[in-house]
Amino acid sequence: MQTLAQHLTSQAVNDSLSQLILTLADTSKAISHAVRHGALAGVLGATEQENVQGETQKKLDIITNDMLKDALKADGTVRGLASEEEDHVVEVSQNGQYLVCFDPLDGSSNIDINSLVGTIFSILPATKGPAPAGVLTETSFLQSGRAQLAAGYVLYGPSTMLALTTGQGVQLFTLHPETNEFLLTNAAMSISPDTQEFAINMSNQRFWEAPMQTYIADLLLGKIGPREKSFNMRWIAAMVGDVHRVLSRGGIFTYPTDNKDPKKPYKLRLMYEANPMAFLVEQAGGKASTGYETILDIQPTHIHQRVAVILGSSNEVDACLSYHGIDYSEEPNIE
Ligand SMILES: O=P(O)(O)OC[C@H]1O[C@](O)(COP(=O)(O)O)[C@@H](O)[C@@H]1O
Ligand SMILES: [Mg+2]
Ligand SMILES: [Mg+2]
Repeated sequence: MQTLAQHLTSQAVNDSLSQLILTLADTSKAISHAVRHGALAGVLGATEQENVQGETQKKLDIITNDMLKDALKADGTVRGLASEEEDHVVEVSQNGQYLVCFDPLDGSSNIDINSLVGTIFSILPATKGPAPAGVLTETSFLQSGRAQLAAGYVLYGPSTMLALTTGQGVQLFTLHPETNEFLLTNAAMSISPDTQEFAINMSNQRFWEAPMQTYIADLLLGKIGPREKSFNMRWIAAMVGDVHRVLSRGGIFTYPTDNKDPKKPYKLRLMYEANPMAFLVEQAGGKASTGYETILDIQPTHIHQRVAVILGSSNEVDACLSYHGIDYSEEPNIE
């Protein structure tokens, strides 16, 4: 089986980008180790702190953020980083070629129940940002998802897995527990175009917009509804776990717009969650949209920007999108 390093060479990924990906992978091994020690290492539970988005930080949110930050600072290829757990972008090295955006620990609410969590990362070029050369500002990061050079996630589950794209399909690596080496276990992840499985937090149903209400209602009607087939539902409460399932066996995953808190109509973050996952999903033959716009085409306006997300099996995403853009304000014409 190919190691991650051998795989990057076989894909002719340039030396500096390979080095950065290997640094992220090595750090994720250390994170996997910390996560596995859980209560034994006293790393479970929350802190008294909130992040810039007003969310209480778990101890592991801070520990994993610091681990990634330290590793990226030592790497030498990184110009700057942006993290879900950092208020502002962090300047790293004047000579760095890359910007790294990451969610150090996705699925924080799963930590204390020993369920799936993961790390999500996105690598952008440092030179293409709209800011003047030599100046690193938040604006340098505001590039569309199409500019990503690589993206991936590491899932800390029964086994630790790395899903990676450098724009040449999606490859899956499994961390060998004895040799501590990521080995290629799926050379071409591919999302089936059709599915009978959906993932959504149903408890928010009353807060969704009309298109999502109608779409999900039709899925729930199963064989007797307009879709004429039964659907199964799954919700891991960690995007990284839900997207991994979609990449493994197809499905549709959505965290749609809702009006639960009118000041926060979207949950997932564009730069740390939606963009890297959309890159992986498109590279595996799937689709990723907000309902109205392709995620990778969004021009970001803010590093901590949030968006609605609908991604997965291409025909099912299309089916969901067909409910959008319809005027639901008029009563249906029942003959
Ligand atoms: O609490 P909910 O509504 O189930 O939301 C779960 C969603 O929130 C997230 O956990 C947000 O990510 P963080 O844990 O990194 O804040 C997603 O991974 C997941 O899809
Ligand atoms: Mg997250
Ligand atoms: Mg997180």
